[in-house]
Order: sequence, then structure tokens, then C-alpha cells
Amino acid sequence: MKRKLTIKDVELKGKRVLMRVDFNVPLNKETGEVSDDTRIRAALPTIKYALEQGGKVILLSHLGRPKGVKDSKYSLKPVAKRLEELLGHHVSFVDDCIGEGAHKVVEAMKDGEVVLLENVRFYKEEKDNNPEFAKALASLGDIHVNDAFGTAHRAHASNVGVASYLTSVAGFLMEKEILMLGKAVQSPEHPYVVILGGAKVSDKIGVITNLLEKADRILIGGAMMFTFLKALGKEVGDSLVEEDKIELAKDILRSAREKGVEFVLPVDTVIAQKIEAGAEKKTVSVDEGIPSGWKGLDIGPNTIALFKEKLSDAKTVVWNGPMGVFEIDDFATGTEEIAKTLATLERADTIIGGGDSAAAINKFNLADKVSHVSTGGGASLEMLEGKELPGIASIAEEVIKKNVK
Ligand SMILES: Nc1ncnc2c1ncn2[C@@H]1O[C@H](COP(=O)(O)OP(=O)(O)O)[C@@H](O)[C@H]1O
Ligand SMILES: O=C(OP(=O)(O)O)[C@H](O)COP(=O)(O)O
Repeated sequence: MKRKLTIKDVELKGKRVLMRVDFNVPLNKETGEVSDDTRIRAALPTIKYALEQGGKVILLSHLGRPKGVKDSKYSLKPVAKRLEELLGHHVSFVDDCIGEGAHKVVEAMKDGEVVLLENVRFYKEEKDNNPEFAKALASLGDIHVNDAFGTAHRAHASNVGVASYLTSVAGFLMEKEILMLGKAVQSPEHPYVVILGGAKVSDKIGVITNLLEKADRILIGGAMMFTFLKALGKEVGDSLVEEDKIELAKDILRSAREKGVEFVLPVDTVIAQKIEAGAEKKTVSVDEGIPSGWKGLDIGPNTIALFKEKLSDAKTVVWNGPMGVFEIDDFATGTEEIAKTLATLERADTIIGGGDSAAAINKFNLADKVSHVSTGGGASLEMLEGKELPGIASIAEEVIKKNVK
């Protein structure tokens, strides 16, 4: 892949910098305020840089899935407030992302000012990547900066379509995500260990197939383990199993054996009858099996020890999906211990992807102890699957000048 142009490659002074960010953040249902500002913080270096360079920063984002109509539940207004606090700089909010209102505000902007436009998904043309809509957005800027890595697996108007009308360059967050995840995809240092957990087996099965070509070891935890344990004929009680993926799980186990990839499944699990704090719990070995009426909600102590050993010599670790129901402290031990283990691997590239995995690492205050916590869930997974993401493909590449005599 040729080098992507970044915000550092272009002149910003006096320019209208149309910046696509991913401010799709959770809002508190009662107060309507931003409840997790990780994605806003992650975009700050790019916004600050553009301001320091004397650009006029016009921010575009989506929030939620409002189905192409204006719906105040999905307004970016609370995000403007939070951004203003974090940036320590006034942020004007405009209640439309195209049209006369938006144009008037943008035309009146001075260098070093910031405007956040309303949710681009209030128009269905955004998700359709409609060229006219993309042109209308593009008319608000002189240059397009794409810092929305979390949206890079979508080919929408505000990240991809606009690149037909304006030069699109990467922001610092986009650049870092491409660098860190790209390295894990293209040239990981070995041993390369992948830890997969969480609940969405069907979403992640494609990644496993691709990773069998690259990883040396794959460790499976979370609810995902029960589909594999069932494929091996173990009793899994009432644990979460994706029945229609059992055959695929068998294929993956066979394929791992053939390719010489170590496929490590838990040896014990913490079980309970109810997914709630304080529920009676016990640890059983997977060979003993889980009785009916009980479900596996975390990896057990012997599995934690086994996974620690399998991680000890790792040079690259990619982790996606918690090891158990970490939201409840009784079932958070496995996730916490794996997070702590990653934090001690100082000489390895440790990369965490997935919304819940990022939430878990934040819960244990270990985010600054790993190499990279991706802001993209779906985007990081698709990248690990080896797919080309449309929101990266649309960023301009360096033109290699040949010496012509
Ligand atoms: N054994 C389990 N049984 C049921 N749910 C589980 C289990 N282990 C993990 N989970 C749940 O999986 C969810 C996260 O899954 P997923 O969305 O796949 O992860 P990510 O967002 O990191 O990609 C969490 O809410 C967690 O409670
Ligand atoms: O939050 C996002 O995806 P993620 O939850 O997979 O990280 C992105 O903002 C993309 O949103 P979308 O999945 O509604 O297109």
C-alpha cells in the first residue's frame, strides 16, 4: 500500500477544513449527555492541529442509526457541548449539515474557529453515498480530513463520497489506527497471539478463518467458547451457543490442526444459574461439563493460568471480546486478569479492538498500558479479516514522482 496523505501534507491556513470524525458516542438515556467521550478525545489531536495551523474546522459525524430522518434523539448537540469542554475552545453547533443555514455559518467563520454540523444520517442520502449529497457536503470545505476510523468500514457520503470532490487526507487518529492495525495484519512479529471472546460468534467467525493464516496461537474465551466446546461434544448446560455455527466451529478446529495453529480453548469455567451480581457461582472443568440450568459466564482460574502462559512469549497480541460477563464484578476476573497480563507485556505490540473490550480495559484503568486501543469495533475486525476498508481506500495516496529526463 502506498503512503496515505495526512493532514501534515497539506496547507491549512485560511482553508475550510471539512473534517469527518466518528462522534458516534453513547448518550445517557436520562440526562441526554455524553456518557463515554473516548471517541471525542481520540479526535482532539487532529482538531487542535488544524486550529493551530489557522484552519476553519467544520466537523461532520453521524450518531446512532436514525434511518434518514431528523430525530432529536440522535442530535449531535450534546456532543458539541462535551467537545467544547474537552477542547477548551468555543464550538458552534449548526442544526443541519447541508443547505443555506450551514453555508451561512461556514461563510462567516474566521480562521481558528470550530463548527459541528448536525448528524449526517438525518439524510438517507448519507448511507446511500448519494453523489449529490456528497457534493453538497463537499461544497462546505476546501479540503477533506478523514479521522473517522470507526466508520471506515462504511462507504458513506461524508467519508467516502466527498472524496470525489475534495482531496481527502487522513487525520492523526486514522493514521495511528492504520499503522497499528495494519502492522498486525501485514507484518506481525511472532509469536502472534490472538485472543477472541465476547458474544458475537457469527460476527467474528470470518476473522478466525483469516487469522488461521497469520496467528501462531488463538485463545478463545467469552461466550464464544461454548460453541467450540459443544462442537467437541462437551456438556455446556444453558450457556450461550450459536447452534448454526457448530459445524463451522468443527471446520475451524480441523483447519487449525492442519495449519499447525495452536487453538487454545478454556479448561474450566465459572458458572451460575442467573446472570446477576451475587448469584451463586461455582467453577467446573470443561471435561466435567456444565449441568443443565447453569451457564458459563467467565473463564476459570486454570484457564487464566493457561492463557497467561500462552501469552508470556508473545510479540504481537490482538484482543477482541471480553472473557466473560465483565460488566458484573462476579464474572469479571477472567477479563481483568487477561487485561493485566497484556499490560505487563512491555516488549509486545498489544492491540485491543471492539467496543466492549475497550470498555473493559478502561474499567480496569489499563488503557495506557497497552500499545493501542482501537476506536473501531466493526472497522478493526474487518481490517483484521484482511479486507480493504472503503473509508481508507478513499484517502489520497502519495504520488511517487519519477525522474523523467
Ligand atoms: N460467557 C458469556 N455469556 C454471555 N455473555 C458473555 C459471556 N462472555 C462475554 N459475554 C458478553 O459479551 C459481550 C461483548 O461481546 P462482543 O460485542 O462480541 O464484544 P466486543 O464489543 O468487544 O466486540 C459483553 O456484553 C459480555 O457481557
Ligand atoms: O460505532 C460504530 O461501529 P462499532 O460499534 O462497530 O465500533 C461506528 O460509528 C459505525 O456505526 P454503524 O455501525 O452504525 O455504521
